[in-house]
Amino acid sequence: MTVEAQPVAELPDPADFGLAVVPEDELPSELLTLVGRVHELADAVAHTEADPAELAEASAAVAALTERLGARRRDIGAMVRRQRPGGRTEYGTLANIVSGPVNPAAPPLVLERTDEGVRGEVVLNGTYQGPPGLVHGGWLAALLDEALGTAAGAAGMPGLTANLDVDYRRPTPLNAPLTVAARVTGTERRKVFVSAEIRHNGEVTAEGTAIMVRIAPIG
Ligand SMILES: CCCCC/C=C\C/C=C\C/C=C\C/C=C\CCCC(=O)SCCNC(=O)CCNC(=O)[C@H](O)C(C)(C)COP(=O)(O)OP(=O)(O)OC[C@H]1O[C@@H](n2cnc3c(N)ncnc32)[C@H](O)[C@@H]1OP(=O)(O)O
Repeated sequence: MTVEAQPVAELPDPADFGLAVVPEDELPSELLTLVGRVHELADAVAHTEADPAELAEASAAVAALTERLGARRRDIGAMVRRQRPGGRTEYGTLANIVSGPVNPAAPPLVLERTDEGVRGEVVLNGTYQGPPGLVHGGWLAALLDEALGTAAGAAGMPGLTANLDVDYRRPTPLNAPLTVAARVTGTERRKVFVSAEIRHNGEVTAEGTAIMVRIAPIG
């Protein structure tokens, strides 16, 4: 296996993969506010003890909004382009379930580059529950997968997860700050080896490794 220092590389342009690209600063602030409110709505719905009449009223209001907003839909697969300090450009999937800024189901996890790889902080509300009061293990795997993929992408080697191994070390609490960090540990042909962990109060609650397989632009 070739182990390289974190390569400093420009990201490939998603347009070369045939994907639509939306500049982050062109996302209406009203959309981002709505996304946050719907995120909170899901948690409120998941835990409400409102009476049936109130629930029926809320249900009708939500159905009307769904019809209204669904009338003009963006194509699936759009990417968001972010300009970072120092002139660096980064891309992410706009409606990514873990980190997409317009996906109300996303926590969202915001990952920043570090000297080592990528790192982010996140709080998972009650909608991410698995065992009582704890984060669902599948969601921990999703957080790790996202960080692992982003670390490979940030190193200029975006790809798809071919293999993901997760170890759950301690229960991960809901509604508590978690840190997620990932880095590239090696490369071999198209394979990018990555490792990541989730911490609460400095203690690792889940960790994982993955093999990302680099993908080639179209044409
Ligand atoms: C998509 C990016 C678009 C471009 C955008 C540009 C910039 C964006 C920048 C950043 C983006 C950043 C972040 C993205 C963040 C998170 C993403 C989350 C990750 C996911 O959520 S992703 C969804 C789940 N994921 C899949 O949906 C994959 C389904 N799958 C396949 O699509 C194929 O399976 C594929 C492509 C993986 C390989 O297929 P293939 O035909 O291209 O290549 P092949 O089979 O020849 O394998 C080549 C070498 O990998 C080894 N290998 C293969 N499979 C292995 C396994 N399971 N275990 C161990 N090694 C394995 C072989 O042994 C060989 O190794 P060797 O070189 O030693 O022979």
